[in-house]
Amino acid sequence: ILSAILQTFLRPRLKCIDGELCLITGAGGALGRLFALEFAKEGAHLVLWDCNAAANEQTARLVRELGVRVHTYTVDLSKRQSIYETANRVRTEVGHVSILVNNAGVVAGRRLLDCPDELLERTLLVNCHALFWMTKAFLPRMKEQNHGHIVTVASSSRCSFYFLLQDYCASKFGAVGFHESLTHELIAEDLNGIKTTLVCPYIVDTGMFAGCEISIIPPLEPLYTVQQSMKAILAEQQMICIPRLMYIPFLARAGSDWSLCWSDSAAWALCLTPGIKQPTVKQTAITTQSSHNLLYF
Ligand SMILES: NC(=O)C1=CN([C@@H]2O[C@H](COP(=O)(O)OP(=O)(O)OC[C@H]3O[C@@H](n4cnc5c(N)ncnc54)[C@H](OP(=O)(O)O)[C@@H]3O)[C@@H](O)[C@H]2O)C=CC1
Ligand SMILES: CC1=C(/C=C/C(C)=C/C=C/C(C)=C/C=O)C(C)(C)CCC1
Repeated sequence: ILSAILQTFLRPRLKCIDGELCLITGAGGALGRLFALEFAKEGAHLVLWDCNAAANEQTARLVRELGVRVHTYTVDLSKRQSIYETANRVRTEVGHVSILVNNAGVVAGRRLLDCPDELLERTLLVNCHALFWMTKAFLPRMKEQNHGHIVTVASSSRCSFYFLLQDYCASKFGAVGFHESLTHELIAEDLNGIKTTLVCPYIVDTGMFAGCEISIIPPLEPLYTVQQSMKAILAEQQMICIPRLMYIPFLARAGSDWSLCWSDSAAWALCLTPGIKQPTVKQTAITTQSSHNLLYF
C-alpha cells in the first residue's frame, strides 16, 4: 500500500503497450468502454468481452475509429464453461492476450433477506469466480513468455462495510485477496515480467450505484477514474485507490491486520520450503483467521 501511495505522488516512467493484445471484460459498460478507448489510444489491439452484445459492438465501433484491431465476443462471465470456450476461440482466432483487464462487475442492490439467492450468487460468480477462470485461461502463455499484465478492477467498498452490499463487498474482498495472492505467487516464482494492478475506486458516476445516497464525497467522473487507473497500469503500479483519500480506510484496515500479516508471511515462507506438505483438496470448516495454518500444514 505504501509503495502504491508513493507511486501516485511520484511520476514513474510509463511503459509502452503499442501492438500488445489487451482483453477487457465488461467492455460494453461505462468503465469498460473508457478502458477500451484508453488502451486503443496507447496502440493496443483489443479483445472485448461482454454479455451485452449490442453495447460491446458499440464500444468496438468507437475503438475502431482509433485505427486498432478489435474483436468482440459475447460471453457470460458467470459461467466457467462460457469463459473457457471463449478463451479458446480468442487464442485460435486472434492470438495470445498479454494484458488482461478484469473489469466486468455486477451488484444485486437489494436487502440480503429480500434478494433472490441466484442474484447474490451471480455477484460472486462474475466479480470473483471469473477471476480464477480468466487467469487460468490466459496466465499460462504469459508465464511461458514471462510477459504480461493482469488488472483487477475491485472497489473501495473493500475497505468498509455498507448495508445493501453484502454480495458486492464479499466479491470485492475476494477480488483483492485474489490479486494479492497472485501477485505474491508471481514474485515468488521470479516471473518479474508479469505485472499486476489492483484498481480500487470510490463510487463512480456510471449508474451502477445510481440511487445511493452519497453524503460524504460526490461520485467520481468515469473518465477521471479510468485515466488514473491507466496511469497506474502503465506505471506498473501494484495498486491504486481513487481518489487518494480512499487509501485511508485501506491503511486503517491494513493496520488492524498487521499481526495477521506476520503470521501470513511465516506461513508463506514455510509453504515455499521444500518438503513442507502441500494442501490437499479436502478442506473442511476453515475459518478466516486460521485458514493459513490449515492450508499450509
Ligand atoms: N460504478 C461504480 O461506482 C464502481 C464500479 N466499480 C467496478 O468497476 C467495474 C465496472 O463498473 P461499471 O462500468 O460502473 O459497470 P457497468 O454496469 O456500466 O458495466 C459492467 C459491464 O459488465 C457486463 N456484465 C455484467 N454481467 C456480465 C456477465 N455475466 N458476463 C459478461 N459481462 C457482464 C454488463 O453488461 P449488462 O449491462 O448487460 O449487465 C456491463 O456491460 C465493475 O467491476 C465495478 O464493480 C468499482 C468501484 C465503483
Ligand atoms: C469517502 C470516505 C469514506 C466512504 C466511502 C464510501 C461510502 C465508499 C463506497 C464505495 C463503493 C460503494 C464502491 C463501489 O464499488 C469512508 C470510508 C467512510 C471514510 C473515508 C472517506
